[in-house]
Amino acid sequence: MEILDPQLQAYLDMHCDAEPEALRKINRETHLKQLKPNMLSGHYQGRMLSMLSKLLQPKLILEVGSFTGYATICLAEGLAEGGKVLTIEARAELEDTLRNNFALAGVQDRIELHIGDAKDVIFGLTENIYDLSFIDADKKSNLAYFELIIEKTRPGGLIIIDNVLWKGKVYGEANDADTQLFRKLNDAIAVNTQVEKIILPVRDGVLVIRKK
Ligand SMILES: C[S@@+](CC[C@H](N)C(=O)[O-])C[C@H]1O[C@@H](n2cnc3c(N)ncnc32)[C@H](O)[C@@H]1O
Repeated sequence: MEILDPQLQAYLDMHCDAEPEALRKINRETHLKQLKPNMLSGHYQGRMLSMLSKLLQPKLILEVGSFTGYATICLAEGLAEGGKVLTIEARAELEDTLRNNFALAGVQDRIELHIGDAKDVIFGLTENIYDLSFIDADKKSNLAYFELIIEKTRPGGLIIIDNVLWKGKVYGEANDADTQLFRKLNDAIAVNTQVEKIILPVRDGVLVIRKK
């Protein structure tokens, strides 16, 4: 999942803020109990999400793909007074874990969990002018999620999309279907004049998009 040299990553991990205690527990429990635990954002990417959220001080955050709530909690750290995170997860069996994890981090009152398919949920949301969104669910739908969400993002708001370097395959020789999808996404965003954009080589590649 990580494209950076492990020694560099270890150095970066040691020189950012420590992982908060509740997130450390969630990280460990996720690795003990869940299949594909590496789907969670983790320490370094989590601190980056927290930092971006704190810089923006959003009132309304949307997350597509909650998993065990790690990134949800990181994003909630930067919420403005009275703000909240709407997070969407397709797998109903994760609901108890998510609610327990939000309570463990003390953010349960600032998070609204929606269980269901993200596209259906997004269409049904009544509060829908987002300051910050994090797209991190079924990768084939990234462009569709971006197109849905950009319409509901305020000028100056951010959309962050995870895994866009796809283990480095997007700039290599690989030509499988998933790699092609990520190339199509990155190419479409690169020429989109509605937004400013930058890919950060954090973990598996994070695309930060700002609506003009
Ligand atoms: C990579 S994980 C999310 C990790 C989390 N954002 C974090 O950083 O800690 C992706 C999650 O998206 C969920 N998911 C996949 N397809 C979805 C869909 N169509 N609607 C909602 N959630 C979906 C998966 O069940 C999985 O839990």
